[in-house]
Amino acid sequence: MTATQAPEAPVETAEDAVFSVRNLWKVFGPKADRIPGSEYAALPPAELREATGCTAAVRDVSFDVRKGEVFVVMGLSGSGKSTLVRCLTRLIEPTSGTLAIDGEDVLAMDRARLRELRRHRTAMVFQHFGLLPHRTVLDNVAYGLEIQGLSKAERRSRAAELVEKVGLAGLEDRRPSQLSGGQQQRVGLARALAVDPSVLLFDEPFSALDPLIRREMQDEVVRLHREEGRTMVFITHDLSEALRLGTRIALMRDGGIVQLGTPEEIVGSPADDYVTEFVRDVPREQVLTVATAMRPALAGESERGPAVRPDATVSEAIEAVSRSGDPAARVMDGGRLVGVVDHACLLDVVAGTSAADGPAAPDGPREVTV
Ligand SMILES: Nc1ncnc2c1ncn2[C@@H]1O[C@H](COP(=O)(O)OP(=O)(O)OP(=O)(O)O)[C@@H](O)[C@H]1O
Repeated sequence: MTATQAPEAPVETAEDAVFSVRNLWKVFGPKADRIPGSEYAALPPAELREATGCTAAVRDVSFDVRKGEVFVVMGLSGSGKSTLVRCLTRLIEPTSGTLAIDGEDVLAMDRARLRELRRHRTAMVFQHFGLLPHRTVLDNVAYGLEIQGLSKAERRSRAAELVEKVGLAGLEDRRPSQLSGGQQQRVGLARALAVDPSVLLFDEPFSALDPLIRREMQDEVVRLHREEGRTMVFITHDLSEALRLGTRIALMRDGGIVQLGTPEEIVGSPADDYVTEFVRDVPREQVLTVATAMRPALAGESERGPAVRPDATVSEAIEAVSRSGDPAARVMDGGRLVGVVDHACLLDVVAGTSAADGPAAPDGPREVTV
């Protein structure tokens, strides 16, 4: 992603893309629109500010959010996460670039169409839940449906289903002040689901919750995603949250995306020193799969050892090998032997000496197809 890409490059929407973003910039400051494509575009943040008084919060970013994935936007404070996600529904107006939802040009939308985009096609879950204090749990959830013009009976029955779905059955008549932080966040989640959006947008929703509740809410998101396959864009500055939730992770730094890949690609093949440093303390065996760690089976190895799936983590394979007492586990894909992981393969991952450790291959990140 360099500053030399043409800002007006056409959007080629991948077949399964919900959002399609190309060469997107958001520059804050005087005469912001002169920055993209100019000699200033490649300056580091401090120099850009010095020379022009501007901040490039989002810097020439291109990606697709694919249907059904949890697309995590991760980075340290100030890296541009919130600005990027707010640009998706034009809560912040991008400076340049192209942006489409389901193939429709978002930048060409008029006010009515934008309202429709924000109310019906997307829903946002924030850290501060923004619940209506005088309404009950049920009415807070039904509120989104009121805007949609459903009848009262329909609203209440749909809201009751959603309250149950997020684990709040029995608390329908409470007011927000009578709920814990985690419960309030569940109401926020139910309210967002009520409008049945094509994409759920989460802006650091769980960062104010204590670690146990936070974990519970992450499980909730994983469960909802598994059950409904809903497309989600999830902002976090927390690496372990990103690794737990993300189908793919976009790692941001100074407004740009330094790496976009699956958790396994980011941890196993960091794109540069910055990413390497970022993922240094991650327990690799909990992220890397046996498909990455395995070697071809030798004669006689097809008969012995516990069977693991290619998408099992190395940690799971270590447990299987250790329990069975065999020297290796067989990696089985639908009844077919596709490889073997022995002690050396497994230890290499833990020690960080495996082939998966090298930088990303020049032809792009490794796709782990199983
Ligand atoms: N309205 C604004 N005017 C000027 N600069 C802004 C504005 N909003 C954001 N910025 C700057 O843009 C950069 C990216 O900010 P942004 O809030 O998107 O980062 P973030 O990664 O979401 O940070 P955090 O995790 O702290 O919320 C920062 O340098 C910030 O100071």
